[in-house]
Amino acid sequence: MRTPPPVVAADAAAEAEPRARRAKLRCRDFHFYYGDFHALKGINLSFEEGAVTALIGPSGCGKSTLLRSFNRMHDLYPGTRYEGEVVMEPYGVNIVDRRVDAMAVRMRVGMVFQKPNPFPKSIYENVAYGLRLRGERRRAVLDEKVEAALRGAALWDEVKDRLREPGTALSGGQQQRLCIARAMATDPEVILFDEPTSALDPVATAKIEDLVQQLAGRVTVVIVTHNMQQAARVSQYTAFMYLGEVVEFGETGQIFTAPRVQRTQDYITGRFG
Ligand SMILES: Nc1ncnc2c1ncn2[C@@H]1O[C@H](COP(=O)(O)OP(=O)(O)OP(=O)(O)O)[C@@H](O)[C@H]1O
Repeated sequence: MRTPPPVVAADAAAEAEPRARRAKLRCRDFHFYYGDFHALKGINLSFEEGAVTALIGPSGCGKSTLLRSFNRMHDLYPGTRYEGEVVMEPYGVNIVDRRVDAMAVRMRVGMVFQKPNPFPKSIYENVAYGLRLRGERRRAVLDEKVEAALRGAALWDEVKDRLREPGTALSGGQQQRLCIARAMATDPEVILFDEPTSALDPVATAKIEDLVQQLAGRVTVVIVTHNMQQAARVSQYTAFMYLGEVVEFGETGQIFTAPRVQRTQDYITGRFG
């Protein structure tokens, strides 16, 4: 058990402990509906800034639905409805309020999908894409940012001499790292990973897991995974979901070694799922 923090004025606490836990996203009584289907039921959960949080749980429990709410992806499908709040700090803005521009949310919240999905463009243009969307035209700036993003995704050395080749010519693992570079090029504050390694072999998976860990501190990461070992390896916090609710949330070590709720215990020990 963590010792409770001393009672001090908020400013003094922030000064004394600059890396103190700060929430980047806070779900407050958050609900989501696909038409009449109530997929998320009163989620209350905070995601710590700069940390990696894993969402685990059996198929159909709502992990992807929650993740996709954070970049307003459901807006693209008719009949979907958000209720309650997902507040992004430090702005204090409820990003699931339809009056908030979804494109502005997506500029701050990047996403990497299960299957690598490079655009049918060159390696360079895949990474430059978001920068160009933002109106960046200066060649030197684009070159610099593309290189930095590819270096950050541990891909630069493998592609620096073939930047004009199509992104789709890369191996599956390289394509996924390209998608990470593309997501990171615009300096998002949050990055969402939806089962990013389920289509990859073990070597490519290890590289992606390394990258996810390296991103911690620079961005806030939320990762959906079916692989409990993966959640244990890469995340600091884990939320266990079941039937559209968060059953248990805590530090990853605690969730996997000393879960407080029987259903979490049953899931992580493989009794169902
Ligand atoms: N487009 C949709 N329309 C209607 N219901 C949907 C839609 N997408 C998902 N659902 C339902 O919402 C619930 C949550 O699905 P979701 O994909 O979020 O679960 P999940 O935990 O990510 O599952 P998995 O691990 O299999 O990806 C499920 O019951 C699913 O059938």
